Amino acid sequence: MAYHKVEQYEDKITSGLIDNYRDTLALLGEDPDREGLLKTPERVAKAMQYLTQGYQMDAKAILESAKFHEDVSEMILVKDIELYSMCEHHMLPFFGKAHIAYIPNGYITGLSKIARVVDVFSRRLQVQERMTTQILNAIKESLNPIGVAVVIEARHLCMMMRGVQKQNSVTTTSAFWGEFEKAETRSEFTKLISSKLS
Ligand SMILES: Nc1nc2c(ncn2[C@@H]2O[C@H](COP(=O)(O)OP(=O)(O)OP(=O)(O)O)[C@@H](O)[C@H]2O)c(=O)[nH]1
Ligand SMILES: [Zn+2]
Repeated sequence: MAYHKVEQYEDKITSGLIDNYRDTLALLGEDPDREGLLKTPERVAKAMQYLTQGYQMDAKAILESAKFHEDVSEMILVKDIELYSMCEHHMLPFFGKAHIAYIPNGYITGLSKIARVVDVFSRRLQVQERMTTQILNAIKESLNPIGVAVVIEARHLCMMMRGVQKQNSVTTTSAFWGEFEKAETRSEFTKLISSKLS
């Protein structure tokens, strides 16, 4: 019964989006009834719902779904996690990679869960700085580690295909907590994220 209700709700949202994108096409001077555009409002609605599905996801539940007791005291780093998000100012994509490390305090999580947390916060309308902090906080609160570090490097299409039109700028944001606030630990992390697999 509850499931049925959710389905109906989602359908209402999808059909609202479809109507909106049909209007958008017309306002942009297009003919929403020409053959190539007939299904476009539906495709865009579904794409936007996919790209913002992070609002319905729970980062802590994901991290805790594969939380294991383990006496590891060394840094665990998952780097080069690709991400695609959309800036909340222009709703244009920004994309790049995240590097995430933590030092456990009795508990580790599944490695894929770290990458999934990136999807939880990137599949929303975002600013890169907030996404960086949200990822850090989710790991901190779920695993109670000794330290967490998050670095994100991204290119913003709103700065490339419009506006200031800079094609090569990369924005780096970072958040460090606990042990990573110490220069020595932070520098080990920085060294590891710049090393390449041979
Ligand atoms: N801090 C931050 N700014 C962002 C991010 N994504 C986009 N922006 C910026 O958001 C700002 C919005 O500025 P406005 O002046 O209101 O918008 P605008 O007139 O379209 O600005 P221009 O892009 O400079 O043409 C721009 O400077 C964007 O570069 C992000 O993730 N973090
Ligand atoms: Zn933007």
